[in-house]
Amino acid sequence: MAAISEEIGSLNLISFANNPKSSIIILKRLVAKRTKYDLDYKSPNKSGQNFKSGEDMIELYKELCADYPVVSIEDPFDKEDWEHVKYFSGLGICQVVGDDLLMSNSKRIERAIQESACNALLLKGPVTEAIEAVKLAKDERWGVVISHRCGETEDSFIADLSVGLSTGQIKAGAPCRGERLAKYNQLLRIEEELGDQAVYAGDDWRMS
Ligand SMILES: C=C(OP(=O)(O)O)C(=O)O
Repeated sequence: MAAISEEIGSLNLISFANNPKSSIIILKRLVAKRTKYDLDYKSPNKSGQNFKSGEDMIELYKELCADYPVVSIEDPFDKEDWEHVKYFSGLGICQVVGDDLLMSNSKRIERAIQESACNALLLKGPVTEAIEAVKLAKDERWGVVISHRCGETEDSFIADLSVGLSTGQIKAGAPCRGERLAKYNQLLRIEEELGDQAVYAGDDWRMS
């Protein structure tokens, strides 16, 4: 990502928001009942040397955030690994988004609030529950990222919902397929309709 940003001359303009789930497999309670994270799971000849502990993952995320403009990480740990997500979130290095951790579920959100386990909600699920979840998150001054789902269609409703609920952040994937572009195009249409009332969040992207 950094190489591409540099190539198009926009390294200083782009920040990264990562979802490590696609590159890490979580091996639950494999060794001494501790969760392990396999960074090598795509390799056919893996030796097991790249099984990382939660502490190793914290160091890795710290390095990545120091070396690259990473501003947000989603589910940096297994959804039941509260210990490490709490510790990492407490470092205040970047936005820590809860997806599997929270499941847009009010009980899990309340636990995460009490334990300061993350500072942003990935919003999915039925609209009524989503509205409740956004209220809970915003009361805590958390960021809110509205998200697409697996098997998305060209329905662009989440673009309208993100503006309506003022989530400030949307995750609709890289703009490479119709069902993804549909959301970004709808945001552009909304901006056009709002005219002067549309505000570019800029550096306030988390809290706008
Ligand atoms: C596609 C996603 O979610 P889900 O698998 O819950 O639909 C996602 O979080 O990017």
